[in-house]
Amino acid sequence: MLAKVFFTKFNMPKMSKDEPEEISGKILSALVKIKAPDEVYFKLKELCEKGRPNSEKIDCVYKLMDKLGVLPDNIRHHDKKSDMKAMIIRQEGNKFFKNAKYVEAVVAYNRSACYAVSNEYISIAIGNRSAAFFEMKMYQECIESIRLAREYGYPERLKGKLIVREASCNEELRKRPKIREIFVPEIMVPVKEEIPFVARSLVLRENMGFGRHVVTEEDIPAGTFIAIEEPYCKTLIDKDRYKRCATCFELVPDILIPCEKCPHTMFCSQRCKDRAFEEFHAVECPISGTLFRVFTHVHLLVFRTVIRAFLAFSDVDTMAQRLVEIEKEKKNFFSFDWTKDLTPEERYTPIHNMITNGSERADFEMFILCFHASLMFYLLKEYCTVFSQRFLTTRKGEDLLKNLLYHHLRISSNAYYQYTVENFVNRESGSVYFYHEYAMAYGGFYSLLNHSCCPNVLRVSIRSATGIITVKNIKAGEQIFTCYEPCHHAVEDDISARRIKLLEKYNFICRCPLCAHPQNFAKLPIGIGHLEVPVQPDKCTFANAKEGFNSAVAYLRLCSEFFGGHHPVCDAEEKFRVCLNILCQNVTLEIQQKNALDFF
Ligand SMILES: C[S@@+](CC[C@H](N)C(=O)[O-])C[C@H]1O[C@@H](n2cnc3c(N)ncnc32)[C@H](O)[C@@H]1O
Repeated sequence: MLAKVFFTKFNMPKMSKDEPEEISGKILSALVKIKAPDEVYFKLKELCEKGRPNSEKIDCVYKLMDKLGVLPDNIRHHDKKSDMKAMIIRQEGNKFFKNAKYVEAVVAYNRSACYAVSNEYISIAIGNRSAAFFEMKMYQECIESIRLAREYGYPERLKGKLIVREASCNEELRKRPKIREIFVPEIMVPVKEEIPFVARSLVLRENMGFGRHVVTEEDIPAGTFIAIEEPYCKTLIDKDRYKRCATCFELVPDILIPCEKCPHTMFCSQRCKDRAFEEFHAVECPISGTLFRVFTHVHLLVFRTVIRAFLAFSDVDTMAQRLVEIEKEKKNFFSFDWTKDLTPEERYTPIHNMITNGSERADFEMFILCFHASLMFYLLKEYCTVFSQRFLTTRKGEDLLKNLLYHHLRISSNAYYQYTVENFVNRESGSVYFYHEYAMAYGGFYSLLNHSCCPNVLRVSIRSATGIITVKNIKAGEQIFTCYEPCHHAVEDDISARRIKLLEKYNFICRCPLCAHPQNFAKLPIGIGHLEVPVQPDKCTFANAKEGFNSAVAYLRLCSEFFGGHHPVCDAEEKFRVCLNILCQNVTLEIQQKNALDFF
């Protein structure tokens, strides 16, 4: 009976509409179906009451899964490169090409290059990629692909095609009227001496109600970048892995080169490839495809963060000792001088000390944590020899890994998405924007910002970095608030729905103006959202990016003054965010293609 209650609570929230169908969900369903025994529940409860380490709880859950034989075979199966598979995928690409689905064709050709074993097959896939770019009128990208195809030894018998295509590209490029301007965000107020990527006026405070939080000591007007942070750890999302570099996340499908070992990872340069192998890929490479299949986006980030944590210390003993000290010292992002060459351990410290949500309970939530931790442990132990031979040769190393996986799973709600503008539709009552998520990240600074349903800053993704820009005029002494949920949640969810979500996911009760006084917001003037902005998402014009930005900001400040600075994200702010993304050219390949087509 207990087990039934225990397992029927299973209702894993999906982080995103595009979350891969994860195997762990299926394993859990299998456990529910066979009515997994009460003994795990009681065992976990007992371990909790005795204050036993999390590694023991993880062992307990793992033993159960092993005993019940619920681990699916495909967790043990890891994709390999094969010219045959590369050819089949290339043919899929050709079909897309014939049907004028060029973005899909580019992705398929990149996948084909990734699966290929021989240089000839890689070069043919990349040569085909150049044809897709040509049709997309992305001539520079076409030329880059032609260059790479040649580098991989494009077959002599086909070379004529490339020569003709390249000449046509050069011809078309000569006709181009002007180079497009891209807006480069920068912090427009004085910055901190020791943290040159954060505004000087921002300070860290701590109290009972808010925990740690960030306050400004000076007025900041709407439309000001107050921080541009490079995340500590980030992972690319499955659907973008054949479009973006796995290290820097640049959307450069025209210059991507495959990892020599696995068929799932691409890089924009040798430098990014070397960095990836140094920071995470040497460990992940043997199971990269499995990781995408088994885990959610957040879990992928947890997995990589733990790998990076281990690589930050010289050995298991030092690490175990330092982690205890790090937890005691409670250093955070503001404790460090970021102009110095910080050690990997120092860079990791603010991430390790991110807030933990929820309390220690022997309930379903804990079972889920143990379950994911044990899957991660199993993969690292069984298949990642680079990792296991260095760190998992003793019981101490294994337990440290289990405990750290558990710790990071518990703090994983600090993760956030990097996104790009995908599309927008005009509705009579306003515009609806769609964002395309391409990565998950942790940032030491961003993880100190609290939530409000009436946020005064928005997060903007700038390739691999995260920009934080004010969208309201903020007065000295006020706290900086971001919105953890999609910004329209204030409109779509009523107060009780918001309260449940925030409580379940982040363990706090929101007391922002909208939650505290919802009646004050019953009559938001609708028209304010429809002021015209100088940059329209559908046109994607950015002839003068700086000017575009300035007019968008002027418009935003008008809104902020009109509302008085404490209102939910309105359409105007959302439009501003879209403008900003377009000005920074943070748009999908589909929009870039459209833009290239509109160019003439
Ligand atoms: C990303 S962290 C923010 C920094 C956090 N306050 C700290 O001390 O590290 C998220 C956590 O902060 C707390 N929090 C966020 N917004 C809050 C709010 N408006 N009121 C109270 N607590 C909040 C919750 O515990 C939440 O899980």
